[in-house]
Amino acid sequence: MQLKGSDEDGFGIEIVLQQGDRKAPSCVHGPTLLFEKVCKGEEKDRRFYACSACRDRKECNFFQWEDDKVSEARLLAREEENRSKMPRFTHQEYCSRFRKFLALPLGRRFCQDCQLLLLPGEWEIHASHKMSQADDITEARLSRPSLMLKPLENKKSNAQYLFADRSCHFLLETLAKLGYRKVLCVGTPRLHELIKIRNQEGKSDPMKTLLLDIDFRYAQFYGQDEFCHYNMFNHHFFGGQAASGVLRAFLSEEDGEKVIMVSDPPFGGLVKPLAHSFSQISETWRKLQTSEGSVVEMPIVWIFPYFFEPRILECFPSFTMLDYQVDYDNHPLYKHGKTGRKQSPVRLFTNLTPRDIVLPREEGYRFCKVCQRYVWSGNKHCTKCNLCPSKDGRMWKHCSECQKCVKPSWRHCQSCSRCALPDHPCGNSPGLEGCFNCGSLKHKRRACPLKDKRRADNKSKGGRNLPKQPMKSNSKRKSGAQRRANKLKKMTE
Ligand SMILES: C[S@@+](CC[C@H](N)C(=O)[O-])C[C@H]1O[C@@H](n2cnc3c(N)ncnc32)[C@H](O)[C@@H]1O
Ligand SMILES: [Zn+2]
Ligand SMILES: [Zn+2]
Ligand SMILES: [Zn+2]
Ligand SMILES: [Zn+2]
Ligand SMILES: [Zn+2]
Ligand SMILES: [Zn+2]
Repeated sequence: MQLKGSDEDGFGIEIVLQQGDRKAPSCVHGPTLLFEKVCKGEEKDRRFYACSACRDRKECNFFQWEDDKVSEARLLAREEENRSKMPRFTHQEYCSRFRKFLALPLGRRFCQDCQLLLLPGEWEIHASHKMSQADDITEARLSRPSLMLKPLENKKSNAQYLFADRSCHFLLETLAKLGYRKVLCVGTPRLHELIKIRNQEGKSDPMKTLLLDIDFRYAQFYGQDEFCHYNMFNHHFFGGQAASGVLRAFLSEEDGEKVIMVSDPPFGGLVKPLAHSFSQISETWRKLQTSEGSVVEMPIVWIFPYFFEPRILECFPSFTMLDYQVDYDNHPLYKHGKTGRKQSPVRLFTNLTPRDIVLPREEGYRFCKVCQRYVWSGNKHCTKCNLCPSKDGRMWKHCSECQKCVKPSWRHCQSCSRCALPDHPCGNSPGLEGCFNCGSLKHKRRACPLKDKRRADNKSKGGRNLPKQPMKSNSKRKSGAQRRANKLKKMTE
């Protein structure tokens, strides 16, 4: 059976989630994903495999048409290439290096260029590199790798935006108050690190934490039961079954300790594959449940920008988006600047009961009795819509013609019969960019009456008219990521 995603980025690339039988080829980031290229008005509807983790082909250029026959020689070459790109040490090796590192009597060095804790025998080869010196590398420093490692923020796919202290503390305290004693940190290294520090302080009940992240630099600091090298877009454990076993052991609640997952994926990421991976984690958790409890879903907090709400809810209908604005230290658009608080577009999506998550009054949140959840103070309850409507943190206003609340900057346009920005391209009906299949402006591709015919035609032609490499699709994939980035910029429109 195939689960088919809707237009993931609206730019003519659809993602096809595969289940079961067919095995996708692998790049260095594990099994690739199957995409479908759809060009406006053209007869191209051919599927291809591309990297699950990297949205930029400069970072991973894996490409293969679904119907390509790949020779044995090419498969071997690919395997060899994947092997050659693996990290220089195994996790086990990193662990034994770390023990040696901690025992060094004098002179601890961290190579900033190679992002590596060095053992004395290696100092010479790194002599010309930029180095942190002994005094800097205290135990306290080593317990905060997220401060030591350079955030991978230039890379679109990694986009390592780290929680500001107050958001990280808020998350941790909220989970602790709700009684969670195990936190599965998926792409949240700073939360993982804060939990460990809190445990060391010994002031409160200890919490267990397991970090799953694609950034293998963290393997230098954490044991094999604390960190797994993991790709959240294809649920791939680089450490194989031993590593997925670590997750299983963590998820079992035999000891009565409640587990919750918190994930903060890169914002350029595709929702469908993420949801698919999170469902697999949740399913693993469910199977490990011993008591026939009433809770059927694993508790999850998914941190993502507010404008992904429809897509996330499409995948997880039981989720609610909370008003809490997540702050980052190194986000290009959101920092605590000198000019005061800018609003962050990033929110919590969760299947926890919204009223249980108490948002801090001192940061400007209040409780709405009607909605039974904490909301941003500027989010005024609308009696006509019967909800607190604001998504972006501004005060929305009710439009009686549209019969719903809209952004404050929007005006009702008579010719479009809807609210829009005052300088909108007037006359275009909402959402009708047209059909990628036949070019008609009357419907979307999904509803195209010619869709199946085109595909059948394509197959019978054996795809002869297709380009060797999806040049357009590549630029479109880029523009998809670009568009998501632009959305972040546009949040104050
Ligand atoms: C937006 S940052 C979130 C960091 C979080 N705010 C924190 O402070 O702990 C995204 C995180 O996901 C990780 N990441 C990026 N791509 C990933 C992938 N394909 N699989 C797993 N982790 C990934 C990054 O290394 C990074 O730690
Ligand atoms: Zn890849
Ligand atoms: Zn170096
Ligand atoms: Zn309300
Ligand atoms: Zn309203
Ligand atoms: Zn209106
Ligand atoms: Zn108009």
